[in-house]
Amino acid sequence: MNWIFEPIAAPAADYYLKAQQRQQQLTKPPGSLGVLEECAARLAAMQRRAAPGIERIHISVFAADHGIAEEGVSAFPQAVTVEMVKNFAAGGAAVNVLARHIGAHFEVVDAGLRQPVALPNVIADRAGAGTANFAHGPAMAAAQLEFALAVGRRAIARALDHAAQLFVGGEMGIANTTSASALAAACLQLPASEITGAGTGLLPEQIDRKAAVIAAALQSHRSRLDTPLAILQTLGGFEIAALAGAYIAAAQQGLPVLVDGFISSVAALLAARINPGCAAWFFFGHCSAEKGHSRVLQALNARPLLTMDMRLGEGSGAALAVPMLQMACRLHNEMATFAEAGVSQG
Ligand SMILES: O=C(O)c1ccc[n+]([C@@H]2O[C@H](COP(=O)([O-])O)[C@@H](O)[C@H]2O)c1
Ligand SMILES: Cc1cc2nc[nH]c2cc1C
Repeated sequence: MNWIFEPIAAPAADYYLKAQQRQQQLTKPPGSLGVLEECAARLAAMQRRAAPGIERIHISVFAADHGIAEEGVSAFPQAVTVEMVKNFAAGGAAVNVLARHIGAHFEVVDAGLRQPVALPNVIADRAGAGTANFAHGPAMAAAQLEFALAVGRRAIARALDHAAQLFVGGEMGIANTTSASALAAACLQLPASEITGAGTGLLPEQIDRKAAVIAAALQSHRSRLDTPLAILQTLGGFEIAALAGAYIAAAQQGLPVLVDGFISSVAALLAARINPGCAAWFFFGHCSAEKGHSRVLQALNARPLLTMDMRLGEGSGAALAVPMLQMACRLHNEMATFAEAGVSQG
């Protein structure tokens, strides 16, 4: 478990400054490329390159089952988690289409489904057979949390084997917005009702019930929720812990991360609470329509690249934002300077 606390180097400040200086020289009013300028400068600092670029992208979707699904907190049956894993393996899910479009390497990881999926292209790296129902007790044992964090670390090792320059994590798990909402409420010390949303599509009165389930669990576990790891063990999911482990391991290896939606951002929040240096390596792809996402982004001081009213998960919102980062790099690298183009400066 000690690896999780190992220090994280900051992106290179000298490359960041150099990149900012170049942005001032490009043929545009200073600052006129907005957030794209910051993205290019941050990537230059992360890659230690004057000319940053993202050609190789690795997408890992972590799937797991949730005991809390028993409480009737999702609009969909729990069987959908396994069914969607088969769909990911067959290439038919939204994230598969986006992965193909951006030319990403895609993998799906069984991080703890109730029943293993015996398909050759599903990576079995199972922390357990689904979490326990956290309405009645802790979601996982300490050893399961440790394993699930390492699932993410192993995904980063595979990404680096493929010489990836960007890591995109995704998740699939029916009822995982209940887990993520409970985690966010515990981390941010907010009432469950301020974070809890529709997930896959609950009606308003069903959302109230979901928030009540979370509020009762937060109350019953309150003495346990004193560290980020204890919060993750008590209320988390195996795919959420795998994402948190992946984000920390990526930052430790100097691999930039593009975070997806609500559940992924809660994993990023936990990662940042466990090992704060990792946050400097995060980009945020989009602001999900899920109610709690903007609060979580705010807590992370994060500015998401896109707002598309998506609420799918799977890494889809992050995959959609990859071309924004790529275009930020190309603008930075390929635009003419005022001197080169003979354009007068203001
Ligand atoms: O990423 C998001 O912002 C997001 C928001 C709502 C739902 N989801 C996806 O929907 C599933 C969880 O929804 P639920 O209602 O079963 O808790 C899970 O598989 C997530 O990938 C994802
Ligand atoms: C069909 C379906 C696809 C998903 N992808 C991520 N979460 C999901 C939830 C459902 C229900």
